[in-house]
Amino acid sequence: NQEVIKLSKNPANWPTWGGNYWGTRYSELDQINNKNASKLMPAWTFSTGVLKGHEGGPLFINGVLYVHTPFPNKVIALDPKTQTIIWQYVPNQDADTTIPVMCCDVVNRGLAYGDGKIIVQQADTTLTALDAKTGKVVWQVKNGDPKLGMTNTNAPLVVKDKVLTGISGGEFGVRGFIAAYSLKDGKLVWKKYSTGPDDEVGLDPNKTMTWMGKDKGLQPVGKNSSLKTWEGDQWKIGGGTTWGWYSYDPQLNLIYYGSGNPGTWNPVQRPGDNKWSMTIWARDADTGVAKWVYQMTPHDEWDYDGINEMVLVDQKINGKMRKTLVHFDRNGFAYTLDRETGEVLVAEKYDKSVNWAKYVDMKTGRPVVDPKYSTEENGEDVTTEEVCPAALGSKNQGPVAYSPRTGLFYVPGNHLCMNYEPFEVEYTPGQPYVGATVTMFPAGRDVFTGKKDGSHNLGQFTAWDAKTGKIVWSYKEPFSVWSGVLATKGDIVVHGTLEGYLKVRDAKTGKELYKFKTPSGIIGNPNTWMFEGKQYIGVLSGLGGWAGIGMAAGLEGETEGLGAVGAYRSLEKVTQLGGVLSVFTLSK
Ligand SMILES: O=C(O)c1cc(C(=O)O)c2c(n1)C(=O)C(=O)c1cc(C(=O)O)[nH]c1-2
Repeated sequence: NQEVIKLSKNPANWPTWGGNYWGTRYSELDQINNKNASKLMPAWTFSTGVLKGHEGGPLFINGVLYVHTPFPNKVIALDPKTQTIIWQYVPNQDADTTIPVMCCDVVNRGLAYGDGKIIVQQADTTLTALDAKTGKVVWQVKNGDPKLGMTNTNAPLVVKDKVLTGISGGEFGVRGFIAAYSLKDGKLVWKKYSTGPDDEVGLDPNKTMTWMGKDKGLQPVGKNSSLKTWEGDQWKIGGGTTWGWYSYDPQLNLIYYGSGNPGTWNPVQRPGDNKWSMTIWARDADTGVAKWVYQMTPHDEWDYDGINEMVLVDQKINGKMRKTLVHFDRNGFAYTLDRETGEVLVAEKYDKSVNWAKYVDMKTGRPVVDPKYSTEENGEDVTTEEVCPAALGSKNQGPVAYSPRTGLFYVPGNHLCMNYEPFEVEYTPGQPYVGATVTMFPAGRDVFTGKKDGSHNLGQFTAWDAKTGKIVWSYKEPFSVWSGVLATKGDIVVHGTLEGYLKVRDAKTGKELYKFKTPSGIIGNPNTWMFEGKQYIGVLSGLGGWAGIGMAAGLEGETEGLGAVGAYRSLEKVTQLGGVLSVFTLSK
């Protein structure tokens, strides 16, 4: 979309979840920098009036701030000068049919903008386009059916004349898809599934490529590449949902995103590779047909959804400039691919405590699973102990940032392991289709060596070199870093913590330069913008998401919240629920 490209060229704006189409979350603003960050202070705050997990971050477009909330998914346009409400949209959604089928709190990852419209993907699957000036509904379309376990939490993305959105419900046997709706009137333009027949998945058996390791290289996927990897009709309830982030390369005209876990978490029940769950996708933006696919975790046995963001940057690898895609997967491996072809260049652990796979075999392109941690091999009703990472991954939904000045990626990390017991589960439409009991606990291992070190931290904040696949530095955080990251030309990186701190660090060393405790835990993304000559950083606080589900949903039992309640119990001592936008700037 030409307007989005134009907006993102002016660093005063923050027009997409990632600040731009490439998902770098990097800003050219440098008024706030590593020399003066200690002089930051809160400029103003704004309560959204909603509790529960506040993910995503504010958009700033042509002098107006657009803020969203978790269910009921309010959208608020704010005047940054007066800090007053220009308009407010409050959807009318049925809580009774929607909330019970949301897996991980009632979060929403934010808004999209294009051609004078603000787009919000409501939890009940209604995709809504609002007039950015007035907040009036321009069009609405139903993207799914909560009675079948479908909901939405993702931020949409406007690409050319279309709005991209996905679907949640991997824990309810939902068959994942990505859909493109007309930005003008909401009409469905194309819809492509993660599993099933070639035409419905948008695969060209001869032209869609997949990387099969250095020996075979890139090969066409061939006929029925998904169907062949499922038993019978299981692909119909096969998961591979698409609740993460979408990026776009306007030159290649390709959109990139990942698909989630295969349905049920019990691997014994679904033999095969379960394609194309757990996959990185590159699709033509106009037709939806896949140019290439790469499955990171074939036949997932641990719930390592592959939906984390895809960051598109050009990097010199082995002396050659490449158009790369960098992805930090839940499974603990960071992948650097050629985004034009889908060739995997680097696949290394970004937390060495990861043990489910020994390494990714670059000869075959597949992970080498350690049988000790194979929940399939150990079987149903048997607990596989100390699998690392835990199901919520070495990193969850909070998107990384990339600074072209340091050449580093900044990774908000988790540092937990789990015990995992698969059990048989029957599919009933609209009912949980999980099939595993999980407990999670601190990894207690060093990120650089993977050796046990008696540590108790649940989080890490790590700088990563994606050219070589190496950790540059890493700081322990008491709790998982569930927020996104911002990097700027001022050589700072900014992230939130579950206790509620906004932290500003030096981009080169990671040293803390500033921190401020906001009213609630931060799982949102700090964004930045410029208004009347001043740079601001804004972040939503509001504890929730999977990590904060205990407090957000009032759960008590150790294994409740799919294992998160026990792991994060001590959050109760450091924060409470909330819903506040905090805006920071330099003091005079
Ligand atoms: O399979 C799915 O459809 C699905 C959806 C969601 C979601 O929509 O929030 C999450 C997950 N899975 C999931 O596995 C997960 O770890 C997770 C964390 C969060 C969060 O917002 O904190 N959502 C989700």
